[in-house]
Amino acid sequence: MATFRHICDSVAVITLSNPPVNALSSALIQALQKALGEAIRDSAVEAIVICGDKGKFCAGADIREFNKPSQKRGPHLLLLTDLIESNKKPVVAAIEGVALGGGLELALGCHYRVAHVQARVGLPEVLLGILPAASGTQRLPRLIGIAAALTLITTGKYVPAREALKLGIVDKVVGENTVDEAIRLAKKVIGQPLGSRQLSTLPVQCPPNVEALLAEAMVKVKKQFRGAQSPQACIEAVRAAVHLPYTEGIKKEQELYQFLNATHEPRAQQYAFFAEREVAKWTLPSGASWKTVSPQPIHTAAVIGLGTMGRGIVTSLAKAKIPVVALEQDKRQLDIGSKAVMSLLDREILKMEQLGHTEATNSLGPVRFTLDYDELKDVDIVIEAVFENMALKKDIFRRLSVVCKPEAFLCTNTSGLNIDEIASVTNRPQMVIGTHFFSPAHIMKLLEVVRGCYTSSTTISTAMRLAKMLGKIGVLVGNCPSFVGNRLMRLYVEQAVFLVEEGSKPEEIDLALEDFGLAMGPFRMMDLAGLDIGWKARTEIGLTGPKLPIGTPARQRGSKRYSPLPDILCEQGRFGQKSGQGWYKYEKSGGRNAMPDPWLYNFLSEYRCIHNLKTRNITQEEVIERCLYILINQGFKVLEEGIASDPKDIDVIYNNGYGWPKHTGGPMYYASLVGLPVVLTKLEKYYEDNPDILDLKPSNFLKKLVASGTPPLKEWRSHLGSQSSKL
Ligand SMILES: CC/C=C\C=C\CC(=O)SCCNC(=O)CCNC(=O)[C@H](O)C(C)(C)COP(=O)(O)OP(=O)(O)OC[C@H]1O[C@@H](n2cnc3c(N)ncnc32)[C@H](O)[C@@H]1OP(=O)(O)O
Repeated sequence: MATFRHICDSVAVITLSNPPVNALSSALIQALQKALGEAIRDSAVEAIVICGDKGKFCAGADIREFNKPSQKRGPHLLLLTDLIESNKKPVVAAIEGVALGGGLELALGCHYRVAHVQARVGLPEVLLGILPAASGTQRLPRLIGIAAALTLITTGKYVPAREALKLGIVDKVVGENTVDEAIRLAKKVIGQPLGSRQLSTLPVQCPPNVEALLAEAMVKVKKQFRGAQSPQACIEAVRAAVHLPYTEGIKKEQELYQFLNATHEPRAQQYAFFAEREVAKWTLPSGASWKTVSPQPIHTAAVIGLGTMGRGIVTSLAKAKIPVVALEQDKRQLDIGSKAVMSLLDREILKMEQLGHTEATNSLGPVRFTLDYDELKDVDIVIEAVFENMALKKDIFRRLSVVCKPEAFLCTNTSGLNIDEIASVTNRPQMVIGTHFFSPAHIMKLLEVVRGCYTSSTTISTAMRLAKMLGKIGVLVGNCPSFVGNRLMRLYVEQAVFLVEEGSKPEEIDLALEDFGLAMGPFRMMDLAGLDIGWKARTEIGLTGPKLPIGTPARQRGSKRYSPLPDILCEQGRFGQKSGQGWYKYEKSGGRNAMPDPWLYNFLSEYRCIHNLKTRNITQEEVIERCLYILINQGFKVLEEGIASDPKDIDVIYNNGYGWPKHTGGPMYYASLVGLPVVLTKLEKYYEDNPDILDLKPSNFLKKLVASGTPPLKEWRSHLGSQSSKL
């Protein structure tokens, strides 16, 4: 666990060992305490080096132990950091891989820190709904100042070694032999005074405007992490470092930690953390799984279409060092697309250089631009990313069947088209799979991997592996219109529009949902994405426009309520940000500043008059419940139909693709927090009030769970019974 061995010249090396990331389990902390005690007592030892086994210093507390009663967690790391710091023998941390959370706090207790150039350090506790409670909020500001400490602690950002050196977090960065260098340093400083290296004894260097700095940070986190308490608690803890002596600051740190721990946030965030890792462990009803099916190697790739999505996908592949052939249909599109890709790649190089990479240009895979399909003949995988038109996609896949080598996998980047229909035109339907990227594709972490009825398990395994290679979270889902993410999103957005018909203003709805924590309310989101996209899709399927049968009631399609509001806005040329007006008005076409539009108020009054709609006061509570519960209800339907195999999958999709606040765990976790009986009762009520909104009708699976006594979320899956899984 934590082994201690003598090295020549009286330096003891203590190695943390708890695979895979040397997390500080209670057993490891106990072993570390024992090893430290031995080294301190041993008169032959004059200095100590702490390092991590297998090239990883320490990823912090063992998150799996967070739910254990605290008395079983063993001696607190905080005491150990004090023990190390007050020790007369110098202690050096040799940081390889990562020093995160408690791992960095341990290193801050040491007198010196040597880091490998590829190491990263950080205090990501805020992302787990807690704060660094083993003195991190008190020692780090003393080491690097208030401003830098606030940024690190409130964002949870991982800092690469060179940046850590500039900030003063580490004393030295080395290209190799980190432990040897730490030993050298330890020997050198034997006998030297350690006062200035004991961070807890140092004063906090405060700029004169420190209160303004703290206030500014508070405004920022309240906006960025709406509804979350841990970022605010982090700032309060740093404020304590400013105003209180170290020991008092520590008391405040503990108090705030206890406060956070009593909220639901840590459990929700930790659930989200593990869910992101669990989704990689896919299993099919056939028994094939991530463990049993090997992916095929991907050495080269091609992307078809260099629109916004295609450019992001090419950049993403290049960042993963996969050589890419990028194909467009004509010279003009190729020129525009290739310039845009080159500029994205330049930005990536700049970012890497700013992080201290000396050979940033060489760390991207090469990109070749072409008009010639023949250049695709040797690639291992093709990702088609043209616009959402089934006929066009089928044409391309027919062509790929002929051109590509038989072993090549064929992916379609679609946000909802039928994968089976596309696969059926190819000579290898078993090697066709949906890869739904999110925009911007080189930044967004989520990849919905859509399995069609023909898709083989090797194709799934390869696509999931590709997600990992791209640094993305791949979530395997079944094939149905709009898959999981957009299927749920459509109902949420539709509900928001119905609420506007009933009397809400777009900005009121946006505010309610943004206060809940969503990154962007539905109307701002529609304006950003472009209202014309949905309009075009609805026109194509005859929900509006010339294909709509004459005599169709304006606000009804079949037996369902329909709102023509977004269609009318588009007919008026209001497409959102791109046209300078949509649900909001903007300073100019392409402007980003959403301002409430008096024109819209007049228009809505007339609209309500024409359609005989009585307006009423709608509470924030109703906005949140109707918009979110209809989405959650659809989540239960998706589970019932076997389109997603586990509530975790839906939560990961929403947390990483749709700006859902992670501190609530995701929509399905949130439903479990609210309580399924509450969600069910509310849905029943709203459905009774709005019988023409059929999707408010509670799903059978939700009813079944409530009837079975509301089991915890991790057991929902076992209540699905003989679902006809699409996975
Ligand atoms: C003891 C009390 C005293 C002090 C308390 C301090 C508070 C904390 O320290 S909170 C923890 C802070 N640390 C983190 O948040 C780190 C989280 N981990 C990561 O960011 C990454 O996992 C990584 C360390 C950078 C490694 O990334 P990668 O190489 O991409 O691998 P992963 O798939 O993410 O992880 C591999 C494997 O390790 C498990 N794991 C990672 N970190 C922890 C952890 N801190 N505790 C327990 N387990 C951890 C992760 O779940 C994966 O497990 P699998 O079973 O293989 O899925």
